[in-house]
Amino acid sequence: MIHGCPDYNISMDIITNKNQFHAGEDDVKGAAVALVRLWHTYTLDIDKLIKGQILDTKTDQLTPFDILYIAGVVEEKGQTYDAIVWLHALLKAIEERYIEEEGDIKEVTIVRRLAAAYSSHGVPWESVKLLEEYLRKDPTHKGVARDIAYINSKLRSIPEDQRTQLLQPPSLDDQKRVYEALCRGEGKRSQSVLSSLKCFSRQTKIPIYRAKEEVLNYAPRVSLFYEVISDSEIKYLKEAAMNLLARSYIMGDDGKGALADMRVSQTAWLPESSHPIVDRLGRRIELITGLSTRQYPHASHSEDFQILNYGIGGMYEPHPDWFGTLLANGAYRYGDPPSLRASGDRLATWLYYLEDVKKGGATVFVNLNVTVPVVKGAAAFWYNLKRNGELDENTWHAGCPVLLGSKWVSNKWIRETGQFFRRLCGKNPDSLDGPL
Ligand SMILES: O=C(O)CCC(=O)C(=O)O
Ligand SMILES: [Fe+2]
Repeated sequence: MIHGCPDYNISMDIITNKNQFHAGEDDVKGAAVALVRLWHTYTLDIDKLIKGQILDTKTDQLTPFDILYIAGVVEEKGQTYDAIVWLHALLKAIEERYIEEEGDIKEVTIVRRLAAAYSSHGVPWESVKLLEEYLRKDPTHKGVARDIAYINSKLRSIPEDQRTQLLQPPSLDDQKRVYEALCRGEGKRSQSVLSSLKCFSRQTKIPIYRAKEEVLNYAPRVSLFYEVISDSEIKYLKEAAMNLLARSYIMGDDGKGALADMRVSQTAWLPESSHPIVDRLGRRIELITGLSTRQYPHASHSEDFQILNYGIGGMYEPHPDWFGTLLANGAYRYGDPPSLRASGDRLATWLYYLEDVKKGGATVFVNLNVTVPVVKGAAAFWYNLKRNGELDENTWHAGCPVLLGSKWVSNKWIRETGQFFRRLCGKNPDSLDGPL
């Protein structure tokens, strides 16, 4: 339940009723990981988060049990630094009395957990310091004295002068650092690049219909098309998807679908033949891009529409959309139905945005420093392959974690088959995409 966020509460009610959903251990763990992810990605103030304050939205305050649980879950995943920060925040909350000790969870419980986390993080001398500090307040505590003796016995093998390493946050790889910065809207682009970008109304295959295009990047071209799906079309897609939603998969190395922590959302698939509205949405993509999305029993030109729903904390970490080497190695079926066999790679991606996200959830291109805002009724479009068919590494992208609200999108992957005379080769491999 989130106060001041009725849309979220309504979506949760619908999903709960439709799916007869009861949270299991994995769901609760997933929620803990998601909360830490949000704190990290959006550099949220941990004290406010504990008090239930996320930006201008108020939710329930976390309990000592919640925080110990969260710290335990992330520690188990190897994020000892995060566990330490959360446990320190809990100690501070109790000290400042905005959180009360709860049942068995007393200050000493937290101090001992924190000491254990310091040791796992490779700085056991910090554990001793912390425990000794507590023992000065409560000199008769036998458990703490025992912990100190135990850690000291381990420390004997480490020379004094090597016990200097300080608590360090883990270093993020470059891609992850850029991803998080772009999600926060901190992507840096030069003034000359920014001033070369433009909005215009683009000619389509029928003279009376022009599409409102904003170019967010040239080479490769990433565009946002405004007002390309209506509210009633959106309503239809969401309702049709609602009963079909299931946890999203990623493509495993063996070409089969796999569950993964890097993609947290729900997916449903709708073929164009399922309803005239879905068909119309496919035709509109053809009209604007000049590509074919036709679907056949064999060798379709595009995949079914994928409807995606991300809840709070849901995201899709950086990835390319192509199959790449899987295809080159001949493993081109990846469990594809006959309609997609021999359809080739994912030449292009069209992404309809079905809802504004209250906070977070942008689509970001990590090698281009581009953040695509989520705008209800708009759609992002880009080619994943260069005009000579090579994979375009610059199209690696991600769906940022949803901080508030929920995110609904629908993508259409347009395959190579059917586009041979629609997207022509350039004069050289790096030729840009001109007007279609
Ligand atoms: O949700 C988004 O913004 C991106 C989705 C995406 O990249 C995908 O489904 O492949
Ligand atoms: Fe993608």
